[in-house]
Amino acid sequence: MAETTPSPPSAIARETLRQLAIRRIQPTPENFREVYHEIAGSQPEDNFPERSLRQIAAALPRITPAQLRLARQFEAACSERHWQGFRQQLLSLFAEQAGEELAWGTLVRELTSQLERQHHGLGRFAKQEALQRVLDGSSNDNRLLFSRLQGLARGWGTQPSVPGSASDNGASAPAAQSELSQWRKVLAEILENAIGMLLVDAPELAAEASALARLLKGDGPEDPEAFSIRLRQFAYKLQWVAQDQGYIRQALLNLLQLIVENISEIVLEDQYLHGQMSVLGELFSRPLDKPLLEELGERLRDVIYKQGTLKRSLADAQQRLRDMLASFVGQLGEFAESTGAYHGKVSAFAEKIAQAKNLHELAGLVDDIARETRNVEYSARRSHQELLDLRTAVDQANREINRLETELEEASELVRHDPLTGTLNRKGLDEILARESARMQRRNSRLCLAMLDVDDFKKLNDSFGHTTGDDALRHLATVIRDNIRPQDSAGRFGGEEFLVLLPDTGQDEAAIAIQRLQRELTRRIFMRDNQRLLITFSAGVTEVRAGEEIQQAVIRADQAMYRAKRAGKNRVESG
Ligand SMILES: Nc1nc2c(ncn2[C@@H]2O[C@H](COP(=O)(O)OP(=O)(O)OP(=O)(O)O)[C@@H](O)[C@H]2O)c(=O)[nH]1
Repeated sequence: MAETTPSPPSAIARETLRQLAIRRIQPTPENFREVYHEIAGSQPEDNFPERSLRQIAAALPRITPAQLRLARQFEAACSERHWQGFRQQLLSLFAEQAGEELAWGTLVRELTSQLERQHHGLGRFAKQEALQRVLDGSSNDNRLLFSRLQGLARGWGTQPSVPGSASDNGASAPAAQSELSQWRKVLAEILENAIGMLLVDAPELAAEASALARLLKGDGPEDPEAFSIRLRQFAYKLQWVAQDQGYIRQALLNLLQLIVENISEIVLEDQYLHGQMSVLGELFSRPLDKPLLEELGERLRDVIYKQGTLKRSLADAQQRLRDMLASFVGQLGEFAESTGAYHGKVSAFAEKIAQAKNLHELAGLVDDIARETRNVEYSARRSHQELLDLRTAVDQANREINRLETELEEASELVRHDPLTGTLNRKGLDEILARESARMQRRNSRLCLAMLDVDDFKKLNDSFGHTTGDDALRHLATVIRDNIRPQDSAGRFGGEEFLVLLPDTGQDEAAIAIQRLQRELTRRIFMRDNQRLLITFSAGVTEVRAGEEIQQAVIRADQAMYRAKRAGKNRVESG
C-alpha cells in the first residue's frame, strides 16, 4: 500500500487528508501527524518547542563565566531545532558539568588537607597567599583555575611535613580576599574597641591592642607569621590580666565586707573615720594591683582591731579619772564641813571663855577646845593624805591617758593620711614613692615628682591666725586633689609643703600640669570672713631617672622649688 519512492510533502499531506476522510478519523493535528508519517513511511517525531526553549535560554543567568558558558551551550542546543541535536548538546553539557563537579570536590578536599598540614619551611600564611594569588589570577577561566589549584595541591603534597605535628589551631583560612579582609576588620575592631576598653588599668597592653589593630587595617600585616606570634603572645597576656582583674574584684569585695562588718567597732570621731575613709578613697583612685589590695586589707584589719582595743582602754581610764575626781571633790566638801564646824565651835568656845566664872570652868573649856582641835587636825591630816593619794592616782591616770592617746595617734598614723588636709602623710608618701619608683623601673616607664610650697605662709599665719593658715592648707589640698589625674598622688611633705607624684609623665608635661594647678588655685579664691585671700605656691618639678634612689629625685624637686622661690615665687622650675 505505501509507496516506496519519496513523495513531495504536499502530495503526502493531500493523501493524508483523503485517508482521514475515508477512515472517518477526526482531523486533529495529532491524527494528521500520525497518518502523515504512516503514508510517508517515516517515524513520528515530537514537535520541537523552539520558541519556549529560546525564552528559557534568554532567562538563564549570565553573571559568572560558568553561567555564561552554560547559557551559550543551551542556546547552541536550541539552534539545532530538533530534539536529537538538542538532546545531544544537553547530554554532553551535563556530562561535562558532572565530570567537573566530581573533580572540584576532590580538589577542594585535597587543598583543605594540605592547608591544614604543617610543612617544613612552608607556613600557613604563605600557603594562603599562594592560594589567593591563584584565585585572583585565574577566576575567569574555570579550567585554568582547576589545573592551577591542582598544581598547588600537588606541590604542597610533595613538601615534607613537620613530624608528629597537629594541624594548626587557627581558624580555616577564608578562601576569598574579601572574606579575609572582612575578618581582619572585625578582629581589628575587637582589639581596638572591645578589648582596648577593658584594659584601662593595663595601658601597655591597651597600646599593644591598638598596635595590632593598626597592623590589621589596610592590606593586613606584612609578615603574617610574625603577626600571628605577636597576637598569640597578646592573648596570653590578656588572659593574665583577666585573671588578675577577677582576683582584684574578689579582694575588693572582701575588703568592703570587712569595713562594713567592722565599722560599728570604730568610734566615729572625725579623725578616725576620716582615716578609714581615706584608705578607701585611695583604693578607688589609683590602678589596683594585688599587692596593694593585700597590704590595705592587712593594714585596715590591724587598725580596726587596734583602734577598737585602745578606745575601750581609753574609755576605762577616763571613767577611773572621773571617779577619782568625784571622790576628791567629796573629800574637799567633807573637809570644808569639818573645818566649818570647828570654826563655829571655836566661836562658841570664845563666848564661853568670856563668860567663864572660874578656872575650873576654863580648864574644862580648854579640854574641850583641845579635843576639838585634835579632831580637826586629824581630819585635816587625813584629808591631806587622801588628797595626796588622789593626786598620785590622777597623775597615773593622766599618764595612762597620754600613753593611750599616743598609741591611738600612731594607729591612725598607720592609715597614712594627714588628718588636717586628708592627703597622704609622710609615711603614706614614703610608701607610694617606693611603690611608684619600683613600678617605673619594672615597666621602664616615666615618673615625675613635683614639690609645692605655699608662698609667704608665715605672713598669712601672722596676719590672720593659725586657724586661717590651716584652712588655707586644706583649701590647697582640695584644689590639688580635684585637679590631678586619678593615677597621680599627693601628700603633705612638711608644714606647708606638698609632694605630687605623676606617673607615666615626662618633665615638660609635669611642669604644665603644675602650672595648670597654679592657675586653678588663683581661680578658686580662698575666702576668710568674706575676704578674698590669694594663695600661691612655688614648685619644683623633676623626672625620676632610671636606676636612681627615689630620695635623690625628691631632693632635686626640693632644690628646683627653692630656685622657684628665689626667682620670685608663684612659678614652676624644672630640674
Ligand atoms: N597654720 C599652720 N601653719 C603652719 C603649719 N605648718 C607649718 N606652718 C607655718 O608655716 C610657716 C612657714 O614659714 P616659712 O618657712 O618662713 O615660709 P613662708 O612664710 O611660706 O615663706 P616662703 O616659703 O619663702 O614663701 C611657719 O610659720 C610655720 O609655723 C600648719 O600645719 N598650720
